[in-house]
Order: sequence, then C-alpha cells, then structure tokens
Amino acid sequence: MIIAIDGPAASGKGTLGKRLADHFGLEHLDTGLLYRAVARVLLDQGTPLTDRDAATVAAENLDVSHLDDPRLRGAEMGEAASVVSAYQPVRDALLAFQRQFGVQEPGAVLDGRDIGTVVCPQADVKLFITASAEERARRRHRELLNRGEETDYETILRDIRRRDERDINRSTAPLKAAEDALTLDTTHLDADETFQAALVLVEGRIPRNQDLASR
Ligand SMILES: Nc1ncnc2c1ncn2[C@@H]1O[C@H](COP(=O)(O)OP(=O)(O)O)[C@@H](O)[C@H]1O
Ligand SMILES: Nc1ccn([C@@H]2O[C@H](COP(=O)(O)OP(=O)(O)O)[C@@H](O)[C@H]2O)c(=O)n1
Repeated sequence: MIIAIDGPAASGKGTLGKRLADHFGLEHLDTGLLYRAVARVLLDQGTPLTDRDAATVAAENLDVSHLDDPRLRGAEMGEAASVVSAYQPVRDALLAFQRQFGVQEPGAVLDGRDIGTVVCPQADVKLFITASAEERARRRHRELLNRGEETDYETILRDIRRRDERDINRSTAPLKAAEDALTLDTTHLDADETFQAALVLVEGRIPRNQDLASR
C-alpha cells in the first residue's frame, strides 16, 4: 500500500508522513531531503545553483545514505533545493529511487510535491496537506529556533511564499493536488489533530477490515 502526501513548504507533510507510517507499519521517505541533498553537494562545491549540469551530475551520483544530516533541514538548503528541483534532468535522476521506495513491501508513505501526480500516481491514498502561509511560517520559525538557527518570522514568511510560487509555477512536476487527492487544511489543527483527521481520510479510502499493510 502506498500513501502519497503532497503540499506546500512546512505544511506538516513529514510529521504526518512519519505518524502514518508508524501507525500502519510502513516505511517513510521525505523526498524533499533528496533535493536538499543535491543542493548540499553544489553548495559544498561552491558551484552556483544555476549550474544545471552540475546539479544533474550531483543527482545522478547522489549518496542517499546520508539523508539524516541535520544540515539538510536548514533554511538555506530548503531554498537551494527549490532551485535545483526545477531542473527536469535532476528530477529524472531521482525518480527511479523514489518509485522503488514506493513499491517495497509492506508499503510506503512518501511526502513531497509531486508524489500523487508523478512519482506514485497509483497510490492507494493521496493527501494534499495545506495551511495558511502565516501558520506555516510560524511553524518553521519555531522549528528553526529550536534547532538554534538564527532567523526571524518575516524572513521565513517571505522565503516560504517565494518557494511556493517557484514550486507551483515551474514547468516540470509543479506543486499541485492530484485530481483524486483529499485535501486537508491544517491551519487550525495541531499535529495530533492533523494525524487523527488524516486517519479518517485514509480509512475512508481503505475499508477498515482490509489488511492495510498487505495492499
Ligand atoms: N499540524 C501541525 N501543527 C503545528 N505544528 C506542526 C503541525 N505539523 C507539523 N508541525 C511542525 O511544523 C514544522 C514543519 O513540519 P514538517 O512536518 O517538517 O513540514 P513539511 O514536511 O511539510 O515541511 C515542524 O516543526 C513540525 O513539528
Ligand atoms: N517531491 C518533491 C519534494 C521536494 N521538492 C523540492 O524541494 C524543496 C524542499 O522540499 P521540502 O519538502 O524538504 O521542503 P519543506 O516543505 O520541508 O520546507 C521544495 O521547495 C521543492 O522545490 C520537489 O520539487 N519535489
């Protein structure tokens, strides 16, 4: 069984993805980390993010065993990821790994921007997680402060808006809800309430008496 979660920056996709994966005994992949890791290679090399060929080489040779590097979660990496993720050859290079992750047994939860539309169009359940830009900026602000990153709310709000616009308007795999996705606005929901609401949506799509993990 595959659960696809898409949505804009800092909407809570990863938090929800992990909760759902734990609940159903599935593996979880935060696909944003792949794009962040490609960006990390360029930044570490001192290569401009506008160098499409270098970004493609980085994606083709990506070492996916270091996705737990806390540096990937920083604001600079999120912004840089949204630049390199707009290059079609970069997306092509990362596609097979994501698809393979999706088809493992007993199943997987993937979150990102194009999971329901491109990576796993066959997903059993597709969720599109949103929240107002202001609420998302508040969440990311709190998260970055907790990580010890120096930052202010207004800068984060501006970055989030710019990144959303880039992700929505790019020509390749833009951020959008799949036609058969269920949208959940979490502006007024905390992480627990979001999980409970998502569970209702997932179970509405997959009858309770079915063995979810064996789908
Ligand atoms: N429903 C929620 N309400 C409040 N904070 C949340 C909620 N969901 C996630 N968060 C927090 O918001 C931040 C961003 O969540 P995350 O799951 O990383 O989002 P995304 O994967 O969409 O970028 C994290 O610090 C997380 O703990
Ligand atoms: N499936 C995906 C996941 C991320 N991305 C890109 O990678 C950037 C970082 O993604 P992320 O999910 O880590 O970002 P946050 O929502 O955590 O801020 C996004 O702004 C997108 O440009 C993508 O294009 N496709």
